[in-house]
Amino acid sequence: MSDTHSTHASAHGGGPFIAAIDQGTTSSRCIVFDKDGRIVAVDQKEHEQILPKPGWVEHDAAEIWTNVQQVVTGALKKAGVTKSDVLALGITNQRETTVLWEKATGRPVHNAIVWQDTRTDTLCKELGRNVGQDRFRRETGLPLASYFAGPKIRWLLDNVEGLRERAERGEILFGTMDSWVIWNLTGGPDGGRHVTDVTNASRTMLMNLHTMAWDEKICASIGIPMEVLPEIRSSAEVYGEATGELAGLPVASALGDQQAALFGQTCFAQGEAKSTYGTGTFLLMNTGHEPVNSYNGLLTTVGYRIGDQQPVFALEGSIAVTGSLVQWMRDQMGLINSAAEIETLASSVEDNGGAYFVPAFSGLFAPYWRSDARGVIAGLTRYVTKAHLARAVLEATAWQTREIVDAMQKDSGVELAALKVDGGMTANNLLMQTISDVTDAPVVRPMVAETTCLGAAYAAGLAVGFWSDTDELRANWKRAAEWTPRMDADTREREYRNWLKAVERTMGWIEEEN
Ligand SMILES: Nc1ncnc2c1ncn2[C@@H]1O[C@H](COP(=O)(O)OP(=O)(O)O)[C@@H](O)[C@H]1O
Ligand SMILES: O=P(O)(O)OC[C@H](O)CO
Repeated sequence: MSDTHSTHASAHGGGPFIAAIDQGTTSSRCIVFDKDGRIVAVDQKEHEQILPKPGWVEHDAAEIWTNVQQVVTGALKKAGVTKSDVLALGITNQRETTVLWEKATGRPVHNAIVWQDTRTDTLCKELGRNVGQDRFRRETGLPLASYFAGPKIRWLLDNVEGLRERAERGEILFGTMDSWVIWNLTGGPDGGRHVTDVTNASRTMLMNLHTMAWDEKICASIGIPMEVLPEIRSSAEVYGEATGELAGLPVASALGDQQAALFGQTCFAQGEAKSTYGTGTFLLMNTGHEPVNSYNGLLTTVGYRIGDQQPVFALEGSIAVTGSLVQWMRDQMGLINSAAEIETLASSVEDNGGAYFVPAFSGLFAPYWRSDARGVIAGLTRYVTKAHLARAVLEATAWQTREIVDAMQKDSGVELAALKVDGGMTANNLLMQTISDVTDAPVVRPMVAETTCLGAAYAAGLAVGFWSDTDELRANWKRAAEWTPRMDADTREREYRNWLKAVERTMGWIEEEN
């Protein structure tokens, strides 16, 4: 457990407070915020990553629920407050990760299938052949890929004995982690609310972006009985009251973690964008009240919806591997001892020595969506040292960002004025400078780097009237650091061409199974 951010509530002039749960890929955390959006206390707990086969990633949803309860209790304790000092609880979560459970007992019927899991690749190819790629993109805003929840539900229904029949009888519930946590918080088998929010629903491949409702035809073509689906609600409203130790506390927001970061970064105006640099990287741009189609490999997704206001849409560029490449250099290669050391190593040389590293470890996400790609280090000569490779690792994140920014500008027609950043990798100054150099845009980091939890807290606070409107939230955003472009245009474009050549070499490595 980490308590590095823990400070006592009295330092913040007393309550009331808003608490937010971030149920993430590697850990669950709870943060208590004050009215200025400052952190009062944090509690966090990791859960097991279950890796049954290459490409498969699972979580134990029961373990996650236990951890969520512990971190909420832990954060309140560290803040020195009781539930009556907290006005509302917000939820944000790793998206797409899929769990099915028994309505009567609350027992998951299988481990949750995580967003990174590629087991539905073949199923997605089949759906592409039978139903057509375009139909899914047109109705749901998403390309057919193993990343999304719908095909994961289908896999579970096909592979857990008797499950489809039970699901059709209405005995089984589906949820992404927001639904799972809200259902359990609000009573579980004793009247728990089976709901999700529009942002999470927009990652299932089952919600029609134009109606904001489950799409019957799409559900039928993927083979999902609609009985399992939760009710789709807005991102900021009271879904119900918590029970048990937190009895009476309003559960008042849900947003997928990347949408929550967009909200926490106060990207409320059309054209504002943020990029979150964690295990993977997710760049989202607010595109206003109409969904914008992508012709350049981005996702069209829901940004947020506050109560009964009009929804706000976003374009998203998702990159599967960024911080996890740094972890790989540390854990699998042993070339560094800590994630932070990559900056020292990379700074010991002036450039990449001619090496380019494309980390297509689980295929390539945006803008390519190629599950047949695998990782490549190109341009190797005897001259290349581990320091050059460290540089190539950081540049990989920067070039992948550039590809997304280019696609974003083409799709939205908006020139990026600045990129607001957050996430663990933003501690790396060399990386932040390189991102500014290769995108030719200013990169800015706010004082509160925990924008994901902050976004969920903001949405919950709006729902219960703790904050009055988004203008009030905007005033809380304070710049902590800024990087401006220093690279000359010729170098930038030459290096970009080399990167694109390296990307080409990753494609088609895996031959289609079956
Ligand atoms: N100084 C650093 N330089 C580069 N990468 C870093 C640095 N510090 C942390 N990271 C990477 O950032 C990731 C953790 O960021 P975080 O935002 O906590 O991720 P997540 O929320 O996805 O778990 C890890 O993958 C780690 O390798
Ligand atoms: O939990 P994170 O921060 O790795 O985020 C995962 C994303 O929501 C996947 O779409």
